[in-house]
Amino acid sequence: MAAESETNQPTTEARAPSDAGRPDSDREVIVKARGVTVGFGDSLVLDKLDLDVYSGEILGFVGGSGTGKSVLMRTILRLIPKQGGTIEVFDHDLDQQSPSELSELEQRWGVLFQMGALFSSLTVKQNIQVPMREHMDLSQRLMDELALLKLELVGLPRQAAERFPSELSGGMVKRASLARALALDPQLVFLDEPTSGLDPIGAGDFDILIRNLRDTLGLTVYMVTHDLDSLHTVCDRIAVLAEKRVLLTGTMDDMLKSDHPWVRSYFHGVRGSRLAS
Ligand SMILES: Nc1ncnc2c1ncn2[C@@H]1O[C@H](COP(=O)(O)OP(=O)(O)OP(=O)(O)O)[C@@H](O)[C@H]1O
Repeated sequence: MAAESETNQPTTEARAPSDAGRPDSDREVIVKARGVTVGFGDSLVLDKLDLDVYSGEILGFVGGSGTGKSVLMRTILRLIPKQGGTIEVFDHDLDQQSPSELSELEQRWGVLFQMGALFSSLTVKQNIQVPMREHMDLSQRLMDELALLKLELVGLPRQAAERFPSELSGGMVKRASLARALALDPQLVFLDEPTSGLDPIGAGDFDILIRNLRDTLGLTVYMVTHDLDSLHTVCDRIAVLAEKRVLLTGTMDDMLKSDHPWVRSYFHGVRGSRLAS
């Protein structure tokens, strides 16, 4: 396995999105879920869930294990059917789009799945080029140049381009997956537990990378995470999934003030206690 230190990402100070201080009602909503209901067989996982994701923010999505965080993300991505409700992305109701309109919308978002989900038989460069081949008609030379640009963006060296996923460290796999998620210059990225499996230094570096990309590219980031450090250092807002819906949204301060038992035990538990101090 290669070492995480093979990455070469720059670091900058956090910068809040330009409209972070504005009242929520004035902010541009990029993802709008209303009354979303999803279940499997007889059991409902999400019941009339509402959620807004604002332009330019990093939203951290938390909840107990098995509460439906991944199910919601997959439902927004149309990988799981819903039984009720509406989901609008970029002001478009996803249920009302033709296949070609959906394809156009899909090009405006990128996804980093929990385990990276790179194709093991393809090199990193070829993995990054998968969405380009699917949605664009570019010469191989241009795709090669673009792939190297994406690698640079996520702090991977050029040599990583020709490697297979099995030849990368865990942190490099995450970065390569992020490079693929950024292949089509999306405005919105979905990250499913991006720092899981990374050591604290690698996780901290990845958090900084996400924040830098948001700042430089103006991305909107929807991040499912269990990582309290990520929530504390990079997320502008946190949404808590409990009781089959979004129970609470707000800043870390709002979380620390909440009286809800799960929120209290999560943010004031042994791991969270230092956040409150
Ligand atoms: N395709 C599926 N078929 C049946 N049940 C499913 C399916 N996908 C998810 N579930 C169930 O939905 C519930 C929520 O799962 P989900 O993976 O969204 O949880 P999560 O909040 O992301 O958990 P974790 O934090 O552990 O990753 C679980 O009970 C899971 O077993």
